[in-house]
Amino acid sequence: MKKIVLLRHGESAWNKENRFTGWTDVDLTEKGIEEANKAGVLLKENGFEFDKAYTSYLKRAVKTLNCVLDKLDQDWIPVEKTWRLNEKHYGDLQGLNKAETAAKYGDEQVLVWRRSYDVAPHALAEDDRRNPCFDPRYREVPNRELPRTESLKETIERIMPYWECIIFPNLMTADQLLIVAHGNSLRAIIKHLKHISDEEIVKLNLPTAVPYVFEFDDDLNLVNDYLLGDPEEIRKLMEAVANQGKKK
Ligand SMILES: O=C(O)[C@H](O)COP(=O)(O)O
Repeated sequence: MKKIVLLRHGESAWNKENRFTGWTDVDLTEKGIEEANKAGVLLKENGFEFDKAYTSYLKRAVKTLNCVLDKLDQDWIPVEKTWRLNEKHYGDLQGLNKAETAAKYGDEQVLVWRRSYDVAPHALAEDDRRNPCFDPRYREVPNRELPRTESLKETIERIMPYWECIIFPNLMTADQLLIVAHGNSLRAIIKHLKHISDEEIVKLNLPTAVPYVFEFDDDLNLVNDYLLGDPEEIRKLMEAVANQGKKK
């Protein structure tokens, strides 16, 4: 059975402070490092051996991947980083506290910004210093492709060329691939893999550092998928992520 494991990074400083993060490059907290190490141990205990790994240009994902590979004693495997696996760009919400934003605009509006398929938050102004076009790490990306905000739909559109041309074809020769990315960039991939409808995808909340395993037959048809860990604990973690966007 061929496998792709999707892993959201461990807790970041802005997860802890409950702030919209998007393309802001914040670090892992101590707890986030622990979560990442725990995910690595869990993958090892379950016998995973990856052929290759993919991650974003954001340090919370890169550092999570490094912790996982360390625990697997697989630091040596090829790793490819791409801006296309970055988090959904959260536009001018970036930096704002999610519960305070819900208190100001209402839980419903925040749910639309966080989880809807095709509604994006307001864009950053073009001259905002946080516009990715000012960040040297994106200099190889044509300006017209760099977002100043994104809906999930737009996130899917920028991930899919990389998924279709690079990651998925690799599964023809590789047996196990690991992708360490972000809550919404992974929701984009999961929506595609499981053909989740635009309405249903609103309900999917990914907890930090819980491995999500996708199994494929030799013809690369998806045959099974499951989260690794205690189902009740995972259910509570998912619920807590959903509640981050509600007023206190
Ligand atoms: O960018 C963020 O704020 C997080 O990575 C995901 O946040 P969300 O769960 O509010 O979409």
